[in-house]
Amino acid sequence: MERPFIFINSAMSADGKISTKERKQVRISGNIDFKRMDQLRAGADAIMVGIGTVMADDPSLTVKSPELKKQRLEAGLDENPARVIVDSKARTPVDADIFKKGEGKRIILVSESAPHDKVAELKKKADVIITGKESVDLPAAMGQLRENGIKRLMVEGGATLNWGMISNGLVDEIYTFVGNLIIGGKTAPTFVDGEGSTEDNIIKMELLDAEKIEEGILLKWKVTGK
Ligand SMILES: NC(=O)C1=CN([C@@H]2O[C@H](COP(=O)(O)OP(=O)(O)OC[C@H]3O[C@@H](n4cnc5c(N)ncnc54)[C@H](O)[C@@H]3O)[C@@H](O)[C@H]2O)C=CC1
Ligand SMILES: Nc1nc(O)c(N)c(N[C@@H]2O[C@H](COP(=O)(O)O)[C@@H](O)[C@H]2O)n1
Repeated sequence: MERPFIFINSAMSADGKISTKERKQVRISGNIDFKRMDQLRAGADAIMVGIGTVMADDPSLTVKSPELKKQRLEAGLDENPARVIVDSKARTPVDADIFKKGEGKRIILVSESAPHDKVAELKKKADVIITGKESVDLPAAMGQLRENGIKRLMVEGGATLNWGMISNGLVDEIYTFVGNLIIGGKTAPTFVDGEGSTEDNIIKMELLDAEKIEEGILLKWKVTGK
């Protein structure tokens, strides 16, 4: 099944953490990197996060720059790309910022095990795509997003979804901004958590670019496979 071009953009500390052990969002990127992230958002057809990120950060995932929003409107697009949540059990709060802020489509990916009454509530606010029995079948869901016209998908984490996407061979490129912070803590989320690889199953990448930005470094990777 055809799928979108998929890339992950993430900001991590020098020790690979993407938030604190309390799962509190940390400002890792500086202003220049946030602008770069905004440009990536504006150039995508959809932005996707896991339910863990929605519960922890309550992000809006909107395009912030008025100029970029104007350019999207002039191109005949919605002001914001579609916002997608991977949410097997339909736990997305109906008052999440993703619903309250900005124009544009919302898509919730749920599994067959999601409670029917909550799915019905979410359907009033978003398109709901059902795949997988207990948890979302990510390859099938990516195929359905492509069928819904999404050709370029930006994934913004978190750690568990990043593993799900990468381990299923669903990620083409990865952009990681490594900031000048050490967060520490063995339970603090890292860029990729989940089950992890075994020695013969490690995921390989090719370095496309490395650029110093303010006090950090932006690394661009192409995922080449196992
Ligand atoms: N610094 C950064 O760039 C970012 C940091 N974060 C941080 O990441 C943390 C959240 O990460 P996590 O707790 O790992 O949550 P997550 O955002 O990765 O969501 C994980 C959830 O996605 C759902 N899911 C459904 N089907 C799945 C599948 N097939 N594979 C994988 N996941 C599936 C599961 O319910 C799972 O618990 C927060 O602390 C947040 O602040 C999040 C995004 C960006
Ligand atoms: N690129 C980047 N740098 C950081 O330092 C960050 N903390 C994040 N966090 C991501 O941005 C989301 C919030 O987006 P809104 O401002 O609500 O639109 C947050 O959930 C993380 O995905 N990213």
